[in-house]
Amino acid sequence: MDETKKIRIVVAGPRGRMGAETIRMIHRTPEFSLSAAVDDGNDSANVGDLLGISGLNARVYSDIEDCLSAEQPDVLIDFTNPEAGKKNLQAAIDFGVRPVIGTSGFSNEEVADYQKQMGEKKLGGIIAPNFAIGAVLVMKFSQMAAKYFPDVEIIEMHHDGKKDAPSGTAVKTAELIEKTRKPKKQGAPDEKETLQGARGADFDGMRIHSVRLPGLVAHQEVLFGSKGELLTLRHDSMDRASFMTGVAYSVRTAMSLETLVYGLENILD
Ligand SMILES: NC(=O)c1ccc[n+]([C@@H]2O[C@H](COP(=O)([O-])OP(=O)(O)OC[C@H]3O[C@@H](n4cnc5c(N)ncnc54)[C@H](O)[C@@H]3O)[C@@H](O)[C@H]2O)c1
Ligand SMILES: O=C(O)C1=N[C@H](C(=O)O)CCC1
Repeated sequence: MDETKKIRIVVAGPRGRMGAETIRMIHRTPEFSLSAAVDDGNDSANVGDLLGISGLNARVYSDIEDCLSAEQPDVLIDFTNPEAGKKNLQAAIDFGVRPVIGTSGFSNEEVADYQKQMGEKKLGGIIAPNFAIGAVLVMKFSQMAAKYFPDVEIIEMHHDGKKDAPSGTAVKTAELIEKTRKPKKQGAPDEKETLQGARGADFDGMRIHSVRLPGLVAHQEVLFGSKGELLTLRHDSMDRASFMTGVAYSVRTAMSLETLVYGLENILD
């Protein structure tokens, strides 16, 4: 493909589980080109050498502003941590680069602030707590089910390297459920925890439980209980490849957006 027509992408967090998977996806996608990567070290290294990908030549920068000003990419993909992700997203806005953010841990207030800034600049981008299509469908089905089943508990299960809890996916699922569920404080009115945390986190009266275990990747169950019946919606990401369709779709879509979208469900047909 003509190099000048490719979408030029910078990836922040190249040595991480998601960053490395994303770079491999970019490398095998003809319409994408990796301009550079931003790491918290390894300045001036070659990304291909860092990840053991032969034929991949792109520079590593340790400073996001240096990177965006020198490379002027179309898109910044971020899979780092909340602190670095916020810094990188702000730099992308300042340099007019479309952000595609997978990093979890952004508050609704922060998202609203970025949406305001990007709306003013007519800059497109996406923040998605989960790029797996199946996970997004579980969120949408949960929103539908909550209209009829106001008693809900969410169990999210992730690998034990995950730093944030609850997961961004669980929070987004609860936010979507909140739109259709009649407000309700669940469980017995006089229930008591004899071990703190036993009932999980409280989100608008529904409970979120976080499991962290080696062997897991990313999994979520949404349980709806009613008289004599239980509805369970479950999604499993067994491999980080599960996120790549959504990441690639977000990159392509960001090119024609003029605002920041929060959640993949808002751009899926
Ligand atoms: N949206 C999704 O579908 C999705 C899927 C998986 C993970 N995530 C989220 O993505 C984030 C990363 O997950 P992971 O499993 O890849 O984590 P990870 O710990 O494997 O990788 C994070 C990487 O970021 C790097 N880093 C830290 N500070 C940096 C900085 N200032 N600049 C550049 N790089 C920096 C670290 O060195 C590390 O290599 C987490 O917030 C996670 O919740 C989202
Ligand atoms: O591995 C992680 O970390 C994941 N985090 C996302 C979240 O916080 O929802 C979802 C996918 C995997």
